[in-house]
Amino acid sequence: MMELECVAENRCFAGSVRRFRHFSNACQTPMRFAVYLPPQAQKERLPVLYYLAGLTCTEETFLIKAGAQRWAAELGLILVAPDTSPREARLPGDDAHWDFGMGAGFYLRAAQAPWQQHYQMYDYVTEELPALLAQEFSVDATRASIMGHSMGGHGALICALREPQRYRSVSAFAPVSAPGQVPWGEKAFTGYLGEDRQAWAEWDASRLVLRQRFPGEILVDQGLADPFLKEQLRPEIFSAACAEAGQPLRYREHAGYDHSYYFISSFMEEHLRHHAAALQV
Ligand SMILES: N[C@@H](CCC(=O)N[C@@H](CSC=O)C(=O)NCC(=O)O)C(=O)O
Repeated sequence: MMELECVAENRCFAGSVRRFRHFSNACQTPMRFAVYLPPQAQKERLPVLYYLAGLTCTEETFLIKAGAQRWAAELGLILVAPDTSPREARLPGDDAHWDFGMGAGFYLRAAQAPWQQHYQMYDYVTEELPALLAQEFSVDATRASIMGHSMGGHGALICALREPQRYRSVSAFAPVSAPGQVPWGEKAFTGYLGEDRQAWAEWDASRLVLRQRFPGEILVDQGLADPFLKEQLRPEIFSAACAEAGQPLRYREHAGYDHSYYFISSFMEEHLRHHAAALQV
């Protein structure tokens, strides 16, 4: 078995951004993730905030582009960003599409061949990575929250709705929150899960919330100049499902903002403060 290999380290706001490679038992291939350790991590165990990135991103995208480290250093939060799919174990056609396969793992448990061999991102993110962090870093494993963007917003919502006991809070930027009813999600779910749409409900935030609420307010920010808004994101479906379920949702729309990290970085401080309040830091 491969040890945790540090492949890069950069000082940042008096803490450090580190990138790691390790063998994943869940995905049965080496995986990568990035961590931001604020300066307080040298002295005490800190809560952890997971960030799940979107289509085409790597473990590095969030820490380069979102500007979260400044607030994490102030608030004493460890940030963790996993890669968006397996990459080293190659599967036929895995790089043929930017919205399916490599860089597009959709944070679920693939059930269809050949993807089920390695695309077990849900177990990787919710179980294997937290256990590894608790073992290797000064993490308070009892205090975790989760956030994400687009495909990663979908990931954050399904992790929190499926296993609310694992997370104190959840937030998303422009999430794919009704994947069973939009082209990105239909393509990914057909490929990873198969044609049976009943099985898709397990991985669709707009259907999960009707079965189990998250015990806290979900924060969602959406730019109104987002080119994916009407076809791929369709936040009105998730908002309606939350209303039907009685799920507290703080859904905010922002005129002029698009789908990019310029949008994400503009509201990152508010998301980190939302999580810090739940994590009591
Ligand atoms: N095909 C394009 C667009 C890919 C893109 O917009 N990816 C978003 C996430 S979309 C939903 O999950 C993203 O976060 N991109 C990274 C970035 O730095 O903006 C392409 O390949 O660029």
